[in-house]
Amino acid sequence: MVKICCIGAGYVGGPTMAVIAIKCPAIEVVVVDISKPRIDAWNSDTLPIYEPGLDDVVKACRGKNLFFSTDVEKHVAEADIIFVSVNTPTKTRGLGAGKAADLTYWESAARMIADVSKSDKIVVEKSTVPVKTAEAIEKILTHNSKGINYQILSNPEFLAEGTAIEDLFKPDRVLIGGRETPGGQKAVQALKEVYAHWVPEENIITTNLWSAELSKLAANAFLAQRISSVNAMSALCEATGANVSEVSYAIGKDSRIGPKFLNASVGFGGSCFQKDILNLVYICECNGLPEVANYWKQVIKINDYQKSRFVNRVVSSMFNTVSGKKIAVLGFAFKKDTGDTRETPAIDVCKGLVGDKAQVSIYDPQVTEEQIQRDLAMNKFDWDHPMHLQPTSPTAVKQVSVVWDAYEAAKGAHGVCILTEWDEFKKLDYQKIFDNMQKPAFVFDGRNVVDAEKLREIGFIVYSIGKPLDGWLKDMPAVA
Ligand SMILES: NC(=O)c1ccc[n+]([C@@H]2O[C@H](COP(=O)([O-])OP(=O)(O)OC[C@H]3O[C@@H](n4cnc5c(N)ncnc54)[C@H](O)[C@@H]3O)[C@@H](O)[C@H]2O)c1
Ligand SMILES: O=c1ccn([C@@H]2O[C@H](COP(=O)(O)OP(=O)(O)O[C@H]3O[C@H](CO)[C@@H](O)[C@H](O)[C@H]3O)[C@@H](O)[C@H]2O)c(=O)[nH]1
Repeated sequence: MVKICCIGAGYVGGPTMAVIAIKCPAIEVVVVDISKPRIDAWNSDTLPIYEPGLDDVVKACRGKNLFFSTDVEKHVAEADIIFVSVNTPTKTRGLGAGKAADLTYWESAARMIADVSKSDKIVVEKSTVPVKTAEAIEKILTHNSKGINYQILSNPEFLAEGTAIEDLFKPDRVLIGGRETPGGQKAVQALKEVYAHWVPEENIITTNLWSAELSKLAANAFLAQRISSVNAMSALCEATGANVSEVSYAIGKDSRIGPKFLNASVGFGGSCFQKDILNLVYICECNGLPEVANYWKQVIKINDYQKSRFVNRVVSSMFNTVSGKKIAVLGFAFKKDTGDTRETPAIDVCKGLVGDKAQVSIYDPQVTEEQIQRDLAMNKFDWDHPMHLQPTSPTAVKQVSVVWDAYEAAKGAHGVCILTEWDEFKKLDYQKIFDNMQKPAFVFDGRNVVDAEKLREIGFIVYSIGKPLDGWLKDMPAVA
């Protein structure tokens, strides 16, 4: 029986391994992690992450050919194929701080593999890493090899949160990069055989190691760039009276452009886009390519601009101050159908509102008060370290309260900001919300989920990203 061990039981390690286990009943899959609470949660009825369809997959194979364990060394020693899916945060100190990937967790995983291995191993990079990481890992492993043969493969993950199970069941492509040596190609073939249990052969792409590593960063950079492009257009739409949804639809009909990833928003969030672009920028700089680095940096600048532009709209619409005013925030997760808040635009928007002395009342169907308070208190990039290394009880931000109901959040509020596109926000009783708010009552829709015309009929002043502005908003300065 082929044995797979995955180091790192996070958003990627957990779901990817669960899907391998369900699709390959003859393979034993063990997911290991240094975090005991995380492993305990994977072994319980309440999984550590919320992902539609994940519970069913885990329940179907856990205890049969899928296991979660903290006994990292034992399972690594026994495995034929080791996936490494540990954190690769942005460095906050030293060389490359604020941009470069911190490979501490990766390196310690590689050294541990070298320490405990007694048989040949295929080591698979599942984490997103800088180009040429495989070379560094190879060096660590071969310098400590004790005669063991290691083959390093790059197999980046393209799943998106909220649709992880769907994406893993039917991936657009699986990418495997390996050395162009007989040993390297044999390892590529072995991993290909795992995926071939359910992925059509034409969807499994094989490349050299560096192309696979770079393709992951490139894919995220291209996707994020589309969002920054449409968000840049949204500012111009507001200034000219064009409607960004109509512009997106019109350009998306061009088959060369395509319709996906053209939704204007308050900004992109999530654990990957910003981190991976910063990483790409750093690699460009290290390779003496400042123009290329600046090109990609602009994607992040526009994203930051979009978030602060939103806050400015809120403040300037309300007579240039939100001091002491209650602002309801609906949605805190970085997108719908996930409880993940990593790099969510809601953090920057809430910090901006709090900075202007607003009283912020937040409701999100999947995010706890504890998580929100941690996010608002945490330093930039700290979220991307294993849980036990994060600050445990950050000081709560007093101006922020978290409630479990949208109506409660909006009660007595001057304004409502919609920051995540949860479906339930489309179906709220906005008449009831209006009746219980201060007047004039404002809705700032950062995701274009509400029917602005209906809300205007109720009496709201509505701001929708990239849409023609209400008379009220036209008279207010757009950007402070
Ligand atoms: N989240 C996504 O949607 C996504 C998608 C594609 C790629 N990625 C990349 O995959 C990697 C993992 O991301 P994630 O979202 O799953 O992160 P995560 O923080 O959810 O999980 C990482 C896990 O690794 C564990 N860990 C760290 N060092 C360890 C060690 N030495 N031994 C054992 N366990 C260790 C941590 O405790 C943590 O549980 C990152 O490189 C990320 O950029 C993430
Ligand atoms: O038209 C759009 C599409 C997305 N977003 C926002 O962009 C962010 C990222 O969304 P999405 O890409 O759907 O989620 P992620 O889970 O971050 O997935 C991205 O990052 C992963 C980690 O690398 C990759 O594996 C995926 O392929 C890539 O889509 C979210 O805040 C979305 O709200 C928009 O604002 N407008």
